[in-house]
Amino acid sequence: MRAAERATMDGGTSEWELMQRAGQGAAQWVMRVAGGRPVTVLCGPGNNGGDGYVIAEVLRRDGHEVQVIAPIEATAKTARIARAHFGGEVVADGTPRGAVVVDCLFGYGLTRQVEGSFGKLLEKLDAYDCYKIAIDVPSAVDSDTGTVLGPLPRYDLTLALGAWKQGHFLMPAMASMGAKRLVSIGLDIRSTSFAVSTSPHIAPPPSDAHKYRRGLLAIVAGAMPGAPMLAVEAAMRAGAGYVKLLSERPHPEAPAELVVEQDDLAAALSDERISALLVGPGLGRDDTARKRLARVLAKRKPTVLDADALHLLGPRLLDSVDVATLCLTPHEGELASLCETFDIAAESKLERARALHDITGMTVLAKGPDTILVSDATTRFFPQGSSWLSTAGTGDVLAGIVASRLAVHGEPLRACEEAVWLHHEAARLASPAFSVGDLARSVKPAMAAFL
Ligand SMILES: NC(=O)C1=CN([C@@H]2O[C@H](COP(=O)(O)OP(=O)(O)OC[C@H]3O[C@@H](n4cnc5c(N)ncnc54)[C@H](O)[C@@H]3O)[C@@H](O)[C@H]2O)[C@@H](O)CC1
Ligand SMILES: Nc1ncnc2c1ncn2[C@@H]1O[C@H](COP(=O)(O)OP(=O)(O)O)[C@@H](O)[C@H]1O
Ligand SMILES: [K+]
Repeated sequence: MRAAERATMDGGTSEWELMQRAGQGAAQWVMRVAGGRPVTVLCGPGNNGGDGYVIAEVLRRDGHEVQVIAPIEATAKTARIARAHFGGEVVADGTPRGAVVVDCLFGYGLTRQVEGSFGKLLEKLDAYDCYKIAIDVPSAVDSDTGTVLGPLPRYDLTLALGAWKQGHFLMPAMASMGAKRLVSIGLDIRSTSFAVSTSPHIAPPPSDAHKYRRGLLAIVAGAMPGAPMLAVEAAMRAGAGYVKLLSERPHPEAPAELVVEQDDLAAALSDERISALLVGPGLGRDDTARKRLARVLAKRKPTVLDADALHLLGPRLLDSVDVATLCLTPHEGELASLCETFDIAAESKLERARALHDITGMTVLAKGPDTILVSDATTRFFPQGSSWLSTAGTGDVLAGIVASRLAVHGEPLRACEEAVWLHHEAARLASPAFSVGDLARSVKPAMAAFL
């Protein structure tokens, strides 16, 4: 964002021009929400406050009743211009009274804990029953990390200015933002190394497809039968032409359409038609499990590593492996354990996921309410999924979907991205209060949304 702003200003557009575009764009949203009701705008000393004065002036000229509260005067140069253009009254110490309150205290310039008069104002806002709009980011949020640095009201709407910031997609900040919308201010933001994932297009099988050409996925089972079976149920509905369970014991609970191969693993893996593998759900963590994992990695096929496989993985196991074909799907606990294994000191989820990718070369899909996907090409963030996903086994379903997509086309980044969207859509279709079995079955109707 900062680089894009600088480039735009170097190209001859002034900061004041950008601020007017931002303020006017945001004011359109505020007016629609307010529908003629009174509005309070909270203005800080920097350019986020400057946006607030522009918004307030647009509203005032449109005949709205506007109250501006600014604990201290504008100090940033462009914010002072905006302040001078505002024709209404500004009070330093007020209580919000509008039906809509617009928070422009701080944006991406927040550098420390919000305290004193600013902190008190945010506490008042938190306690006040009104429609709350955050401009750019909620004011007590670090826009790079999503860390909370002060009183954090729950907003109904957050209007990102010019470009998304990382904090829009990171917990805990993201949970406070309500609906998120982007206000365009004419910046060229195409060349950034991170992007918000957009809904994928999934191609149906080509007319000359057959089951192997569509992709043969082998799911390697271990000590516990339940988890791989959930992955199977999801994988069978996510595109692969053939799903096999490689197990060393019978599975009477398996659905009729599933092929269970009970040969020893080396023999089962010798099938050259296998196009992708999934290992980890229900694998166990003992010596036998480690040997099974090593055999899978020795295949050098596109592979999803989840659950127990993430605890067994270590630098030695990766020695003669083509890491570019591997996807890891850790939740926060598994990510922490991987960081210990690979000696990564980073603290935040984003830094950990990036470091894990940088050190190992594998594609990392760090799950959770704020899912982050890191690969060579890019870091991707996702719109928030249903909180009903917080139930046991949903990770196995996700792993099954990633693996199924990987069996279809063999591209780790694309498989992970498609899988997150399918998982979220399946949860939406199954909501609320679904069981994990419902979720796996909903993968089938979810596919329809992306064809
Ligand atoms: N630069 C540009 O081209 C544009 C910037 N825009 C706006 O400008 C914002 C960034 O503006 P700034 O960089 O001026 O920064 P902010 O307005 O976010 O805040 C920085 C100001 O707040 C003070 N401050 C920081 N943390 C504080 C704390 N905890 N307690 C008290 N004071 C604190 C700083 O000393 C500084 O005066 C964006 O978020 C966006 O809203 C938009 O107008 C679009 C164009
Ligand atoms: N609060 C939440 N909001 C959105 N998605 C969530 C939430 N909690 C969990 N999820 C998703 O649910 C899945 C949980 O996976 P995981 O933790 O591996 O569970 P399990 O090991 O029981 O299968 C992940 O895809 C994660 O992104
Ligand atoms: K703000």
